[in-house]
Amino acid sequence: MSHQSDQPVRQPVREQGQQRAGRPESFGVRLAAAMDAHGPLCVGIDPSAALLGAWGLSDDVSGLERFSRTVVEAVAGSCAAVKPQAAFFERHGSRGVAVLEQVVADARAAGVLCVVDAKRGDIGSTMAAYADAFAGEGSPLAGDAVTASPFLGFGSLDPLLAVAERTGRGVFVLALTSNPEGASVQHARGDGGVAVAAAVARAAAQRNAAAQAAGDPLGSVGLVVGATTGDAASRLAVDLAAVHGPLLAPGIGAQGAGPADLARVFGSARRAVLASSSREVLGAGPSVRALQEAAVRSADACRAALRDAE
Ligand SMILES: O=C(O)c1cc(=O)[nH]c(=O)n1[C@@H]1O[C@H](COP(=O)(O)O)[C@@H](O)[C@H]1O
Repeated sequence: MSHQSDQPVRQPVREQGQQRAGRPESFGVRLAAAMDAHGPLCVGIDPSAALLGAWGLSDDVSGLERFSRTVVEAVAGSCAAVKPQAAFFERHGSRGVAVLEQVVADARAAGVLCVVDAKRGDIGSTMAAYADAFAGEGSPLAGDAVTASPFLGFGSLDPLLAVAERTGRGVFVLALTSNPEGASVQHARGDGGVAVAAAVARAAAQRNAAAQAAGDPLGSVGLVVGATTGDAASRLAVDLAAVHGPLLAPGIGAQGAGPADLARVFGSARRAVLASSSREVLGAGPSVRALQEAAVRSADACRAALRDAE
């Protein structure tokens, strides 16, 4: 594999960022290192009924477990992160959630970062409970990062952001989602004509200011910006480069976007992009080898598209 030689040059992580006293190494610092080592790809773990069937597995907890553990085994070492989508585990009830916990543990053991795609968002006191579940130290559902929805107000996420900072975890906040329906909310303009997505980006940038001042390569408060969103960020003045956090870009493959779209969507912020693909990579299974090759192909293509644009 030719990952390292093609990477944009970054300074070694230790020279860039200083670990804050008494704090674990931050998610942003760990993700930057993982992307340097393996390229900018996150493989989604979306064990839908359709994919379980395509792999010849039953649509039950044993099929779910076989599927998920196979993906982690196949792609750890070939991509920067995995992203289990909680809904596909929750649809199997408490035993499905136990499989999600196992995926989090497997990813940790395999040394691949795990973004739990839970998209939680609620009033502050309830958010504190979500924070315990998805970012609390020792919680079995806490991976390295979690996705969250800011549409109850960005400030409603504060309990989650506080716990995540304390435990060295990351939070990816929805900003410009990959689905066409998202525009009706995210493109709307509020006070002073500022688009909702632009306000979300500003709030994330504020939360990353200390990490930026400390010289960290990335802060730990990221955004979700779909690879399908075309020129929306520039049209809406969503300042992605100012966020100084990782930019999770779903929509590669099954939703119609390709690596070539990344440079157009992200412009000068492209070095912060963590491209995400689920069905396109997972469709290569159940062969471990074919899955690994698909992940490497996708990581190489995303890296080349982001690098060639520089
Ligand atoms: O947060 C996400 O990951 C996410 C945000 C978004 O805007 N769009 C989006 O598709 N996703 C998730 O990314 C995955 C996309 O799957 P594929 O279309 O199969 O690659 C699904 O798990 C979605 O829930």
